[in-house]
Amino acid sequence: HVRSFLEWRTRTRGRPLPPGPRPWPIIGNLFDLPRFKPWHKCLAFTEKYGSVVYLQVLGKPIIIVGDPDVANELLNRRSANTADRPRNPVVELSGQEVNFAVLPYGEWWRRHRRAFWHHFNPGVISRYLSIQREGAHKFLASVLTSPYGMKTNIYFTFQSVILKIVYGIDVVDASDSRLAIASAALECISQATPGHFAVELLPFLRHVPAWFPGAGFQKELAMSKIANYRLKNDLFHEIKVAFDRGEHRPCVAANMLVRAQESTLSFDEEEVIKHICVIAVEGSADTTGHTLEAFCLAMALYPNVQKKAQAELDQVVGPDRLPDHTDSNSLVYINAIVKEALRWHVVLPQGIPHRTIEDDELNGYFIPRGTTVMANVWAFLHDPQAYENPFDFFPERFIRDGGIDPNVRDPTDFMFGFGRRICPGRHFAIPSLFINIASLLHVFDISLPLDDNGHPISIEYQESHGLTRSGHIHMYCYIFDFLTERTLL
Ligand code: HEM
Repeated sequence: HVRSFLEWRTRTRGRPLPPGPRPWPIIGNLFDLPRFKPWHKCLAFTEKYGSVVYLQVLGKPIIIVGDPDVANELLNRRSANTADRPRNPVVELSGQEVNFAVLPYGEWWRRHRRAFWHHFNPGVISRYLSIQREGAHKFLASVLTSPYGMKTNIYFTFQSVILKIVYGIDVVDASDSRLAIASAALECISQATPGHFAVELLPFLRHVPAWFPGAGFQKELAMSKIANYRLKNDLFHEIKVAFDRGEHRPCVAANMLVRAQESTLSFDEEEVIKHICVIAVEGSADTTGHTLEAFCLAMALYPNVQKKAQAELDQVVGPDRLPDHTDSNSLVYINAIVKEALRWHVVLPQGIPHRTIEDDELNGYFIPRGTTVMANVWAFLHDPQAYENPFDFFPERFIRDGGIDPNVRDPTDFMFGFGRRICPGRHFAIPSLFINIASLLHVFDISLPLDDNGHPISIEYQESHGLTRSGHIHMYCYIFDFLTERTLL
């Protein structure tokens, strides 16, 4: 004890830890962070203690960053020291090591990141725009034939587009077994999100057999492992067999195989290729899907926004064709809607946690190595100082003199994360949202559902219904019952 006290004194050099709620012995602040919408509680902590709040859970340090400038300093400028991820036994137990978003900072992560960036940097995204556009057209057709299955339509669209880009797979309809493989893995991600299992706090629980009372989580994690394994191997196997037959499907996996063949394909190289494909599927479908769901809800709640967007589409695109990515510069209001949808419903309200590598100092406070860093992105994007009436859906806030106003806080500067770990799929996500939003509004009206007497049923936006672990929307299907075909001019 004396030794660790002296070591601590040497490391801190008298600098205090940041302020925060008083911890309990042993468990620390375990019960200070609720499972349901923790970002609200984090905002309350920021208001009470300041822009950096310190907590510890079972001896593990955590800081909550409640100010965009501090997030910028710590997570962008000092990214070399904050690009690690917290360790978590659930990652291995649920087979999520296939997803490089959870890998620790280091050479293995860097190899994945480099390979991924090669296929998703802004210079190459134009290759995928025609697939995104075709996907949007199929989306419209699916909405027309089954407006009652809107949620299914949305996820079918995003998943089939990414499966085409990554594996060259043409998904014909929702019964395609390859789609089921991707969906199962995505479902498991939301079920097995780290942060909700007792085994994370009490690692010995991993040795308790699944049949033991209270150890049902073992089964849940094992199912996730199988789903991730199938996504990683089954879809890759299909493309690899085709590739070995000399059939070259233009897709990310085949391009990577061609590049790897210039040398011979080692086990590690094959693993990286498989993982890049997995993360593209896992990282893209739900994030963009949830944003599109939120957008649809906003259109039902804010009919004037919808009308204004449609007027812009009528003027720029006209009645004889569908919108294209090349219309983007002229569709300022649609671009503002994309930004507002991302801001209004923040898909990852606290991003993905980072972790510090070395001891550091921030605003005079000591930040120990191994500290988990969580930025309250939701609070940055609902700050009334930056956005008047932040809970309203109001795309006009981003527009000035007929263009996007550079002086308004841009949600995309925060909601894709920070520094070396910033979302490398962001250049793909924005055009994907743009084309689907513009196409849907050009062709359909979205309105509130009607009751049996034909009166609109009033619905309120609630950012989460307490049913998912990461704050996503999983409701609203019923509001989509009332998509109607739009009569173009
Ligand atoms: C609206 C859409 C999206 C949102 C809001 C989003 C958000 C995020 C966030 C917050 C992170 C964590 C960044 C950090 O640690 O600071 C992340 C990581 C990541 N995202 Fe996205 N993302 C979106 C779409 C996509 C798409 C379309 C792809 C793939 C095509 C993708 C691939 C990834 C990958 C590979 C990582 C891991 C990066 C790393 O750990 O190095 N994302 N995303």
